[in-house]
Amino acid sequence: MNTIPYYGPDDVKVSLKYEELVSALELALADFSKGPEGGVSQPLRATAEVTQFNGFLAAMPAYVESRHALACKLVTFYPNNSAKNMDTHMASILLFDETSGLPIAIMDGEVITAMRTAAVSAIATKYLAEKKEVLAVLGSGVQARAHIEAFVKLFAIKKIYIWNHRPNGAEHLAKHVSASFGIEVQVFADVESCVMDADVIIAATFTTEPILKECAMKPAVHINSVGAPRPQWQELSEELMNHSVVYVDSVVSATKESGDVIKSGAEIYGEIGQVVLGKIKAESNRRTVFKSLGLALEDAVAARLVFDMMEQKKLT
Ligand SMILES: NC(=O)c1ccc[n+]([C@@H]2O[C@H](COP(=O)([O-])OP(=O)(O)OC[C@H]3O[C@@H](n4cnc5c(N)ncnc54)[C@H](O)[C@@H]3O)[C@@H](O)[C@H]2O)c1
Ligand SMILES: O=C(O)[C@@H]1CCCCN1
Repeated sequence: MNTIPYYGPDDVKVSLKYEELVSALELALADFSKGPEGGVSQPLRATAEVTQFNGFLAAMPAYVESRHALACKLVTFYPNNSAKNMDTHMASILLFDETSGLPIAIMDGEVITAMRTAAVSAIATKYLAEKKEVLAVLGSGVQARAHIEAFVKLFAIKKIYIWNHRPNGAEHLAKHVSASFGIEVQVFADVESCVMDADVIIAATFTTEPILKECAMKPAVHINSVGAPRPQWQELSEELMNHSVVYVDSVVSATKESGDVIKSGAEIYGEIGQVVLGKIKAESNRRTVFKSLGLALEDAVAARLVFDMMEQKKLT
């Protein structure tokens, strides 16, 4: 039997650059939103519930023809792990050769999950946010950190405001941001004060009840909500959802998996890929929400980028 290479988190980190990831994902999301002629095959993820331990295992296969990316991510999601000081998401990705189905690499999926989710929020923000100078971040975990890193790299962010349900998490992230980027950072004790002056809001928490509700916000604020990936969970209030223009990564995923969409009954204006294609308008002068569930195609594209970069390295 042939052995296949394993690429760990450090290999992924050195291989992926946000600029390249954003360009590749933007095109892949557009392909996805073209429908069958876009060359993307992606079933809804299948999940095995582990009710006893409040966790689940999801299988996320996808094929993206334009990127020659055929892969399957296996990801576990155990919110209780945070109390044990363990990661709450753990993931591996198996990449295949599209012509024969031969497995060609196995790699860490945690860094890819963090970076591709932040990159997709950045794509939504690029199109849907009127201004991108003041960033409010709700949450201080893996996604919150990845989003700050991506947004600082990709946009001219001037101020970052952070709220977390455990204040020490917010303080810790603020110290990291200020030491790494030298940007003005402020920690807030309540969500309302944190978001009041923001141009862009990131909600990236494990909450099951709405944490961001109708309150004083800039009229054209853009909100990226990446949490609440279950049909019963909510991160945004029903009122907020119903009074915003709602974009999603996938209409199929959002209507099956997102409590924010299902419970509010809010109308979905369209997919971010349709915005990229110019098929629907980017309502950047109104309050917009990008509801992200996370798509297998994003993992496949990122895994292929890592593989190509590692192959290139072997030759130099
Ligand atoms: N859309 C996507 O593509 C995508 C991808 C990965 C993760 N996610 C989701 O994003 C969310 C954050 O993931 P992560 O990897 O950063 O997790 P994490 O465990 O690293 O961080 C979770 C954060 O949520 C906070 N939190 C926990 N319970 C809370 C509560 N009851 N109210 C408010 N905040 C609470 C924690 O303090 C922490 O800041 C999760 O819901 C996860 O499933 C989405
Ligand atoms: O897209 C993802 O990888 C994650 C898996 C866990 C639930 C939220 N979305």
